[in-house]
Parts: sequence; C-alpha cells; structure tokens
Amino acid sequence: MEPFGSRLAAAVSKRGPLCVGVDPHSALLARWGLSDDVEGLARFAGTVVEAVADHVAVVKPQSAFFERFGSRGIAVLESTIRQFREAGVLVLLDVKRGDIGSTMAAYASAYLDQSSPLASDAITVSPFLGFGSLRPALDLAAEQGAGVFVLALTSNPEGPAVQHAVGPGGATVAQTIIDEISQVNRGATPLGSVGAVVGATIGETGHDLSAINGPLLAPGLGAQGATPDDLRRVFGAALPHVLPSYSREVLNAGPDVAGLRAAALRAADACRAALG
Ligand SMILES: O=c1ccn([C@@H]2O[C@H](COP(=O)(O)O)[C@@H](O)[C@H]2O)c(=O)[nH]1
Repeated sequence: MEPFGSRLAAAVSKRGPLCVGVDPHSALLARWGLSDDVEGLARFAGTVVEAVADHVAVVKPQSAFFERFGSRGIAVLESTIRQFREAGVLVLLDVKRGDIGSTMAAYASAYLDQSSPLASDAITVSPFLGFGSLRPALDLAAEQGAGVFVLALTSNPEGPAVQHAVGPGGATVAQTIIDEISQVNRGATPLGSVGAVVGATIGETGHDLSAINGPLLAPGLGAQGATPDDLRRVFGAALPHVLPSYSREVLNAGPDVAGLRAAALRAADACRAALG
C-alpha cells in the first residue's frame, strides 16, 4: 500500500480538507430518535456512512462511543470501518493509545496491521509515556502504509498544564513531540505519514509547526467553540498541512442523510476557504 501521507494528500486534493468525526454520543442517538443501545449505534453509524463516505477525505470514528457497548459495539466499529474503507474514504480511528513499547506493539497490531479486524488507515496515539515508546506503532505504520497522529497540543483546556511544561532542554513537552515528528517525516514527499493533533481552540501558543512535514489534525471546531477563522491564527505558515475535524457540529444535522451530507459539505467549503 502507498504511504498514508501520499494517500491523505491525494484524498484531500480530490475531496477537500475535511475530517468528519463519528461520535455516537448518547445525546445524539436520542436527538436522532435512536435507542441508546447497539441497534441505535449501528443505525447511527450506517447513516453517517451513507451520508459522507463518498464526499469527504477522512472520517474519524471515536472508539470510546463504540467501546461503551462492549463486544457488540466493537463489532459495529469493525463493520463501520470496513464500510467506510470500501467506499474509499480514509479512516482515522480515534483511540489515543499509548503504553510501554512491548504493549504498544500489540495496540499497533490491533489497529495498523492491515489484516486485523479493526485495521484502519491511521490512529491517534498518546506520547506521554515518551515519544520513543511509540516506536512499534511508527514502525508498523510505515511497513503497512498506515498513519499515526500523535497528541501534541490538544483542544481541551486541561492540556496546557502538561503540554506547555518546559523540559530539561528548555523546550516545551509539546515542542519536543512536534520536533520528534518532524524528524520522522523528514524527506517524505508529498507528506509524511506521522501527524500531530493540534486543537483549533488553542490560540497562538508560540509553538513552531513549520518543519513538521506531516498532517495536523485540528479538532475543536464547532461544538468546542473554534471556527475556521481561528485556523490561520493557530497554524500560521503550517496552514497547508491542516486537516480540520468536526464531529458534533456536523452530526447534529442528522438523521436526515441529505441534511447530514449538506452540513459536511458546508463545513468542507468553510475550511477550504479558511485554508486558502
Ligand atoms: O485534542 C483533541 C483530540 C481529540 N479530540 C476528539 O475529537 C472529537 C471532537 O468532537 P467535537 O464534537 O467536534 O467536539 C472527539 O472525538 C474528541 O475525543 C478532541 O476533541 N480534542
């Protein structure tokens, strides 16, 4: 398989820079008139597949909302990932895994080995056991043509207390992570396969994203308060690498398939205009 970075660049150039999050909150299931159980979950996910799979570059199922229904929820996640991928949209599974290297290897094989039932195009990972602990995931992703998005500057208000902390070398924790990602992506064309998660909500923090040469997943738009206009302020010169992500803002337009699709296309237009 082609490297994830190349596949992502092609998908964005064809369908525009948008990631739609698939977050079946219980409040959304209720709003859509669905039961808060595995049947409601499957209907919700199937509707999102029908509405957006042919129209956006990337979808981001949030694993937590499937996991809460146990093994049957995971079965819905497996089938949702498969349906999206068969339709040609890239699947970034938001699982935020991170552990010591030997356990990280098992997480990597669960999500990045393309013969696994939960095989995805990319996953989110947490680097807070040390960037080096992610090595098994980075290696397997490279071998399998998959991608990895590393948490760096998250969209939540609690993030800066950890991520802006200054390490022994004088750089913040977040900048150290960003620099490690830049090293891994060095020389890749058109784009490296290791991304960073940088919230659209964070404002100007002074972190240098200019050498990353990889995708910058930007959650926090819509429900968490950020707007496409914030992207320029947060990302500056790194704007061309930004992959804006919306979950609730788009999902609130369901369950009508046409309404949901229209909301996704509106968000894609707004992001395209903001990214220039
Ligand atoms: O920094 C982060 C990292 C991940 N997320 C995830 O993105 C979606 C956001 O949902 P909205 O409904 O668009 O607020 C959700 O799955 C989070 O877990 C994030 O928000 N911030």
